[in-house]
Amino acid sequence: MDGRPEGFRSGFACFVGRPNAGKSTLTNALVGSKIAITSSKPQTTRHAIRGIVHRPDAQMVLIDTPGLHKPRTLLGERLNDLVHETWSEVDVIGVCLPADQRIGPGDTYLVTQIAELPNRPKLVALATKSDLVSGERMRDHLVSIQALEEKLGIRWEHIVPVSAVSGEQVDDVADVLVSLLPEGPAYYPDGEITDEPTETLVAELIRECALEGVRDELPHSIIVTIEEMGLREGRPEDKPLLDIFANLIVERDSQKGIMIGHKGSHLREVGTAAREQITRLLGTPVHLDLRVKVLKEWQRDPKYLNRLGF
Ligand SMILES: Nc1nc2c(ncn2[C@@H]2O[C@H](COP(=O)(O)OP(=O)(O)OP(=O)(O)O)[C@@H](O)[C@H]2O)c(=O)[nH]1
Repeated sequence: MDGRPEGFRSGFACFVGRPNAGKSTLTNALVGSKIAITSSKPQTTRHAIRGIVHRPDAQMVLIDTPGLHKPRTLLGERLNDLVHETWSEVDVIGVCLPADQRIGPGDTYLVTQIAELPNRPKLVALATKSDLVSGERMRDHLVSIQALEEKLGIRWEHIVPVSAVSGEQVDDVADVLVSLLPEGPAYYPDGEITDEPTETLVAELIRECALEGVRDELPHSIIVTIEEMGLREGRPEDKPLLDIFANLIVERDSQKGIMIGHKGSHLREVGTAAREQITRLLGTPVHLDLRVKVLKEWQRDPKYLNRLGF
């Protein structure tokens, strides 16, 4: 019907792992474009951002899930529900276990949670950041990963060392994941990299920039909303300008102070960095109007969570 070759595979995959395990970087390496947002700060991935791997023999949709944490607030609980939901919907989960870190309680907690899913997807262990360790350390790491099977009552379909930074074995990861997808038609047209609305990507980029260089307690307390976004009218066709009005929402006045910085210095830096990145992502010059707002205790308030889409 659609001319796809015999045995074409299609399906959904996601990566899980502790914060900073390299999930977003690997997604980008596989998809070949900066769609999922990476940051040196943990826990920046809030929305299920998809990248699509197009191959002659398969189409694989990658879903980026937020990190799983001990739920302390309503937002935390909602995020965890979202994670479980996503896990149950994919065909295969790549569990990222960074080779430069020992396997710890955080990793085993995560895998145990997956093991308890009623509809458990196939599992692949990925020993990420292979460029950072010696061969000897990698061997030990692979042995520890193997040992999780018995310890946690799971089964790895494959265990693959990979470096998203050097590119080593990225293709093998794609091969292995694709081999575990069911046969089926392509769900998305060729060339489509993400179906995430542009506004969400823009909000994620701004959020990433806002978190750069601020303190550790802030990540959970910042939300970015896009109030308005559109091409400015009356511009010459070869000189478009995209107007973006966005709010940085924090929980407390003290956090607003941190966000704005001394005489507005931090907010200015955030604005400049975000503008450059959005321009690069969308290929259009951007005018960015950023405001910091305080929404007290929004993390605990269902009304705001609904409004913000959680
Ligand atoms: N050397 C090296 N660094 C890597 C590799 N993959 C990721 N990193 C770095 O590790 C850090 C975290 O990578 P991310 O891809 O953002 O990790 P993540 O798992 O998506 O993190 P969260 O969104 O916090 O859950 C970044 O500074 C990356 O540059 C790799 O293969 N090699």
